[in-house]
Amino acid sequence: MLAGSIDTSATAIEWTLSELIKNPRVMKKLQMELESVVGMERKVEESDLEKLEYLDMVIKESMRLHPVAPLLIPHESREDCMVGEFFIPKRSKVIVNAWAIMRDPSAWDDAEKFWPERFEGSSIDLKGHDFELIPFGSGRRSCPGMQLGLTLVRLTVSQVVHCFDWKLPNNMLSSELDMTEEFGLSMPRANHLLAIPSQRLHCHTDS
Ligand code: HEM
Repeated sequence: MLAGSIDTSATAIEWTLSELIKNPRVMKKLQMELESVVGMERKVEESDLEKLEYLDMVIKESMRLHPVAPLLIPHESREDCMVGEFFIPKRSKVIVNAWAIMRDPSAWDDAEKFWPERFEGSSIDLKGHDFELIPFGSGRRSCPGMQLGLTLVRLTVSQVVHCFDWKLPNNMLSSELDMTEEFGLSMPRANHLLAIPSQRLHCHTDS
């Protein structure tokens, strides 16, 4: 199992919030979706999530650029097989570089850019059917906690940006936010995100 299933969701949440703070246009657009679907008198609830299409695109795009498990989990081939032009003998340890696949310029236009709109009208989902987007792996040994993980990420991100506006400390510009990754079995931010909230919802946020 991947190091701490809650850590994986927390890391995905921190990356998504970092991308939103770094891209104020996307943050504003997501806040507008939340305003129109949920309103400003109550918090986002789990039952709202299926109506939040832009939120879904934002989280897909964040998981594409910042997979929590950049090399998935090592797999072993059960039989001899060919992958493209490569022969993989039986019982090889196979490591899939999902990070590189999800930034591959032959699969993605402007691959390095955080651009959730690339998923508009696209059928690419997170279930591992589309091999260019595999933050939860693919096939029989893909992540069994995907639904729980996705719900945690969707609900937390949407509540945090619906309830609060965010700015960086010391008048730092959003473009200056450091996005350095710590590359290993899991891929958290090298330095935790530090940001200052100000309340925007009309109701009490502790209700
Ligand atoms: C956003 C959150 C999460 C992400 C991005 C994530 C991602 C992944 C990835 C990439 C793998 C490896 C798949 C492969 O090698 O093909 C994996 C495996 C696994 N995950 Fe998750 N995960 C998340 C949350 C969770 C949660 C919440 C749980 C449990 C409640 C969980 C339980 C597991 C287990 C048990 C495996 C090993 C499956 C196996 O080897 O058959 N994950 N996860």
